[in-house]
Amino acid sequence: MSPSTSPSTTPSTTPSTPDDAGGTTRRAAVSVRGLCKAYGEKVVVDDVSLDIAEGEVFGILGPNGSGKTTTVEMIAGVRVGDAGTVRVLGLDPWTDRHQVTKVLSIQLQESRLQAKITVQEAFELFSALYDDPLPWRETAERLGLGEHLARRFGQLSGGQQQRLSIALALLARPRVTILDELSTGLDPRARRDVWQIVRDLRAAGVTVLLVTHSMEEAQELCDRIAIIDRGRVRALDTPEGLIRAAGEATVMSFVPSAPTDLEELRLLPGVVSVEVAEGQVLVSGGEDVAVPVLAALAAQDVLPRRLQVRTGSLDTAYLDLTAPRLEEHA
Ligand SMILES: Nc1ncnc2c1ncn2[C@@H]1O[C@H](COP(=O)(O)OP(=O)(O)OP(=O)(O)O)[C@@H](O)[C@H]1O
Repeated sequence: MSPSTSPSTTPSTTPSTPDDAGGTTRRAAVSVRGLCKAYGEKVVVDDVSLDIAEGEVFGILGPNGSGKTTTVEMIAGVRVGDAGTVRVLGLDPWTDRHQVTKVLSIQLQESRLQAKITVQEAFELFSALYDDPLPWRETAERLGLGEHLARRFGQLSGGQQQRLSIALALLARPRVTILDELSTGLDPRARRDVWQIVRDLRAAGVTVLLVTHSMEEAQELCDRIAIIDRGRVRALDTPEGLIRAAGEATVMSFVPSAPTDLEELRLLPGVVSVEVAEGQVLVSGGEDVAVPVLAALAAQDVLPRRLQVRTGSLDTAYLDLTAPRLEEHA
């Protein structure tokens, strides 16, 4: 496929991705096929394929050194792969780097700004690079940097440096943005603020590729998540799909007010297991398990005291998928 000459023209061969609503499909903003990268003998990205839909917030999760940053740097064209193809809105970032920078921005894990540059100078410098940048003062205020304009980059706290690098990535009004460890080093309020920025980007139709170590962040923000381990995609699904696949959707616990027919609970639709521990009944099952269990208890005239219902989290799915594999060590 020859690269398009304009960022707004996307070849008709651009792959599409399933739409959540089913039926129709959404065009892929980012399409990766068979991507590979090795440093010397060490393969760090190993046959990665992904399609990210326009307007999607797509998460990449994985342990340290699993190849996440290398993958997104190849998507941005900062690095060239050894094999495979990448298309960003139909453009090839390895050969069309200039056109790609007009539609894609990347906030890298480590900022590449010089320590002596002031915040205002950084905003002015980056604004001058783009044809139609966002008004930088507004962006600075929004990211809580308005009062630090005269400070040098090297004097900012880690969280402030992080916010500056996010702000600079957004100045270009990108259609696709890559945020690498978005909230690392941010305090809880600043983290909420940058999460809101991601939601605003999604609402504005921007495609967001989010590299993160935070399960909470991934679960909160992402439409779909790829879990990468040792350079390979181990799972790719919605957060709910990953949790379901890990078999831990919902756990109910309660202390029954009277003897309970546990066998009846075990036979209810969606119930996977019923256990008793220290006077507490633990029922695990699918995400809709709570309603039939409560109805059955009511029919047995049993009150579920100290009732707690926990929905499953991504942690289990992540740990299952990235656990050390004995056969690989062998
Ligand atoms: N320029 C380089 N030269 C040699 N090895 C490299 C280079 N860049 C990265 N690596 C190695 O490639 C592997 C993958 O690195 P990468 O930064 O992509 O991982 P990551 O999943 O983003 O990790 P983290 O979560 O720690 O940021 C690591 O083992 C890293 O040491």
